[in-house]
Amino acid sequence: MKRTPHLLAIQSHVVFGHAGNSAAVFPMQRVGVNVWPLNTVQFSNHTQYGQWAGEVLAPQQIPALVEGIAAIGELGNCDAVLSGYLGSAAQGRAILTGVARIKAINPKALYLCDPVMGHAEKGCIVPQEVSDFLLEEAAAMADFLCPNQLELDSFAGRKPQSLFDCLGMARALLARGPKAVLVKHLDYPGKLPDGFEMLLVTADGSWHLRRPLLAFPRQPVGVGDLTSGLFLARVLLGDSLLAAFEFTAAAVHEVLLETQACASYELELVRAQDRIAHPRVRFEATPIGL
Ligand SMILES: Nc1ncnc2c1ncn2[C@@H]1O[C@H](COP(=O)(O)OP(=O)(O)O)[C@@H](O)[C@H]1O
Ligand SMILES: Cc1ncc(COP(=O)(O)O)c(C=O)c1O
Ligand SMILES: [Mg+2]
Repeated sequence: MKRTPHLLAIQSHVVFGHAGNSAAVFPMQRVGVNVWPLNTVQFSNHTQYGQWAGEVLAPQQIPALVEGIAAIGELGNCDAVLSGYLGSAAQGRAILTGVARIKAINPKALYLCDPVMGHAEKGCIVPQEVSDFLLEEAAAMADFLCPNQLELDSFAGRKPQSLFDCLGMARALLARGPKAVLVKHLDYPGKLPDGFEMLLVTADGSWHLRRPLLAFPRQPVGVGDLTSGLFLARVLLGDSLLAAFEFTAAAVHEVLLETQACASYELELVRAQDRIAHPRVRFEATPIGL
């Protein structure tokens, strides 16, 4: 019997609704991965509501919890680490310590870093020290890096002029260490207005994918976290990077279709669970070169 992969997911938790682990854990479980959620914050709700209650986890708790798992002899079963929103650079460094600890026991373990920097227009911006940490320290240790366009711009220090420019910017990130860069959301001059586009860049090739852009009165939150989580889950389940990319696009689109049909602001993950596991839509990524 094939072993079920185990994944340590270090990101935020919201009590109500879906962002961070609250957007990614259930879908990753639903596709067949054992998830170990380590919540960097516990907030009542995501920050786009403009108000929330809750607390940030003390950075020293991250290595302490990882050591707790080591102490019961289970850390070597960890096949991958996913990190998302960071409250501080100290929290980020604590995650890297945990990743190093896991890789020392299981050298095959993978690390996916979602370099969450927020959106100025969404009112969510991370401190400069977190951006610097993501670029200078986390990127070097990550096997997979999943920026959106704003995060890619921040890494490159400029905005792109074309799709090929985005490709070049993502390729430049590969040189910092990751095996693959998944750009979860492209935006560049000349992009068709009715599409939502993503890019996968690996040492073996690069692929571009377009899916329909759906209309929402308020943009749902947690889509990026869902995207990174499903991509890593499918890689752990044995998909090629390209197959995991295409699956992720389809499953996320299914969630958005269900969310739109319900006129819901929060992602309809429970209602969409069968569509996540078995997407009915399929999007084919096309190779793209410089
Ligand atoms: N097919 C789609 N149609 C409309 N909006 C989408 C679609 N896919 C993603 N979005 C929205 O686009 C925005 C950008 O997503 P992205 O940059 O990938 O992640 P993040 O959720 O980290 O902001 C999000 O607000 C998301 O809700
Ligand atoms: C607590 C929390 N975690 C994570 C996120 C990131 O969500 P997204 O995937 O939309 O970037 C947000 C966005 O507001 C948030 O409030
Ligand atoms: Mg995001």
